Amino acid sequence: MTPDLMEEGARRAAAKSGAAKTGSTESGGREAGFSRVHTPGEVDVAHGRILYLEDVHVSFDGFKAINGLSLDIAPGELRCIIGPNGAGKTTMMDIITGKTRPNTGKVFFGSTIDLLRHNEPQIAQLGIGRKFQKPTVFEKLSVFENLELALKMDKRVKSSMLHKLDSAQSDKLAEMLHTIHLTDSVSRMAGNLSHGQKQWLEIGMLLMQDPKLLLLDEPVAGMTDEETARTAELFLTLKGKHSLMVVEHDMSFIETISEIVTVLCDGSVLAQGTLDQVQADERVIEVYLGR
Ligand SMILES: Nc1ncnc2c1ncn2[C@@H]1O[C@H](COP(=O)(O)OP(=O)(O)OP(=O)(O)O)[C@@H](O)[C@H]1O
Repeated sequence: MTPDLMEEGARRAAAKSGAAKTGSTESGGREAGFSRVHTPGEVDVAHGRILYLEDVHVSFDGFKAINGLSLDIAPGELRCIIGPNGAGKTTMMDIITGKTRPNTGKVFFGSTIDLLRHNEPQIAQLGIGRKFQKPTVFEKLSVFENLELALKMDKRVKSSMLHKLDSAQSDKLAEMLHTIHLTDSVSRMAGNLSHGQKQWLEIGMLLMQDPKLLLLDEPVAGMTDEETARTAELFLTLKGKHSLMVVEHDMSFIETISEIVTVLCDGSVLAQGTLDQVQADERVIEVYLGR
């Protein structure tokens, strides 16, 4: 199929699906990223969603940690997730990445990949990356070696650990160093980086594997104000190229990066909208923001 035909097909699908979805989804019928064209071998996002959760339930010994959770994310979207401690944010990420299996519900990557049929390594391979709160880099290796290793660990890239990077890979690595503000630290041992730099390095390592969806758990916790501001810049440059789900408690950071904010509470979506909208929501003020 030619690119023209594919584009035409995507436009038709957009028109058809756009008519059907009149704000009935959790995302309020957003069209963000909808014009992106689906190409063979890619996650099918023709319906405007890269991630789709419907009525998901998880109980731990009878305690309902996730309780009827439904939400969807558009391709290229940067979604912020906030909510009080114990709201189910980590458990939601565990479900998406295959670490925790829900009791019931649907979890789809694009419109065709049922994530509940895949295990953790397969889900990573499909293009869902996850960044835990604590940075995990190879402390005794240099910044360059960490990124190089991440590239070589990408099973989609045909290269062995001993293989030298080709020019495209070298360019990619140089570009990544620039993106994560570590060009000047390329030879430094990762263990000697600041906390914020370690976080950027780990994000860079994930990005080397071209994730389609990146889940980030409290990425700016423990960062200085300057590092937080740089991280916000970084995320804004990633938006559009990747889909991002960011769990954070730092409201000024959320304010800088957010488009749509989802508030989780007691295992389901309490509110969703712009930061202004959710901040004005009485229920959100009650359970999370305080009076
Ligand atoms: N493996 C488990 N066994 C029992 N209970 C669990 C388990 N994992 C999570 N929970 C409980 O489920 C609820 C949701 O936890 P979760 O860690 O997902 O919340 P959270 O929103 O990420 O909180 P925080 O902001 O504190 O990280 C909590 O009450 C937690 O104690």
